[in-house]
Amino acid sequence: MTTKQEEALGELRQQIDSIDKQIHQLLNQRARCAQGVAEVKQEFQGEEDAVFYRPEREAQVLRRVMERNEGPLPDKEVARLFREIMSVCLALEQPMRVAFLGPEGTFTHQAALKHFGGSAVSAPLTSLDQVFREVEAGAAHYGVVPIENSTEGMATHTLDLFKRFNLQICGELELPIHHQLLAQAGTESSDVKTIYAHQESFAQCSNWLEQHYPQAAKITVNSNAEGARIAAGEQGAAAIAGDIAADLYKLEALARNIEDLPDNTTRFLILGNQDVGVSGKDKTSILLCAHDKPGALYSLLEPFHRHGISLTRIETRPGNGTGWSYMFYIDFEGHAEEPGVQEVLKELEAGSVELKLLGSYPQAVL
Ligand SMILES: C=C(O[C@@H]1C=C(C(=O)O)C=C[C@H]1O)C(=O)O
Repeated sequence: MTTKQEEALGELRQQIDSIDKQIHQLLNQRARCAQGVAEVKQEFQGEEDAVFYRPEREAQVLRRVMERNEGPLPDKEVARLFREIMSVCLALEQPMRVAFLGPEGTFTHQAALKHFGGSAVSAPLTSLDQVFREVEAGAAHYGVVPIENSTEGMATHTLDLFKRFNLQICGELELPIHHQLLAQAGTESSDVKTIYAHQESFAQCSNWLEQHYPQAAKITVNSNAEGARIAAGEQGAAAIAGDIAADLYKLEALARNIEDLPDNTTRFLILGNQDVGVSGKDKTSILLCAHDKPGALYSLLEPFHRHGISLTRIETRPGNGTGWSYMFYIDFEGHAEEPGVQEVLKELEAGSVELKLLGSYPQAVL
C-alpha cells in the first residue's frame, strides 16, 4: 500500500470510528427510552397484563424509516437494520416467545425472524394446531403461520384453524420463497440419487426437477428442514430448502432459486391475543358464515362496494353443515376502529349467520 492510500484510508476510518461511537451512544439512549416505555406500560396496565409488543407502532417506525431514507443504503436494507434495533429494544422490555411449525430451518422460521428480528425466542412446535393452542393458552406470546402462497394458493388448514381457535391476527408479512438444492459439501450434481422435500416445495419446483433430475427418487418429508437434516447425513442425497436450513445443517447449494415461478412468495400471519391499534395502513380479516341461498355472496360483498372498501382476498370454504353452508374468509383494507369499516361490519353481522372478526393489523411493511 502506498503512503497516500494509507493516509486516505486512515482518515476515512477515523471518521467511521467516530460515527460508530455516536451510533453506539444513540443505540443505548434508544434502549433506555424503550426501558422507560416498558415501565410506563407496567405502571398503567399492571405487571401481569402489560402488552409490550406494539405492531402498529413498529410498522409506523419502519414506514417512516423507508420514507425518509435518502440512501445510499437501499430502503429495505435500512428498514432491516431498524427491524433488528427494535427487536433488541423490545427484548429489553420482554423477550418475545414466538411459536411456529418447526423444526428450526423452515421458511416459517425464516418468516418469524424477518418479522420479529433475531432477539425473539424461537418456539418450534410439531403441528399447526399446536401453534394455535400455545398462543391461545399464552404459552407463546405470538405465532407465525403461513396463509397463502402465490403458486399454490391458500393454506386451507390454517384457515380452518381460525374457526376452532379464538385468536387475533396481529400482523402479516410476505417472504419471497427461494428454494435451493442443498447437499453435503463436496457433493457433485451427478452424485444426487435421492431428493428430500416437503410436498409443497416439490410442487413449486416440479418443472425444474423434471428437467434436471428426472431419475432421482423424490421423497416427501414433513418439512424442508427435516429433509435438510436427512441430507446432511446421507451421501448422494439432496434436499430442497431455504438458506436458513443450509446454514443450520451446513449444506452447500448445488443449484439456487430452482422454483418454477421467480416471484414465488408466501404470506404469513402473526397470531396473538391482543387488539392492535390503528397504524394508518391496515388490513382486517374476517370469517363469515352464510346460508347457501341465491344472492348470498352478492349481499355479503355489496356493503364493501358501497363503503368504498377494497377487498384484498376472498376464499370460500365448506361450512360445518350445522346451520350454515359456506364459510368465507375475507381480507380487506382498513381497520375495525375506522367508521367505514365499522358500518360494513355492522351490516354484515345483521345479514349473515355468523361473523368472526379475526383482527385488524398493519399491512406488511417488509
Ligand atoms: C418502545 C416500544 O415498545 C416496543 C418496541 C418498539 C421500538 O423499539 O421502537 C416499538 C414498539 C414496541 O413493540 C413502544 O411501544 O413504543
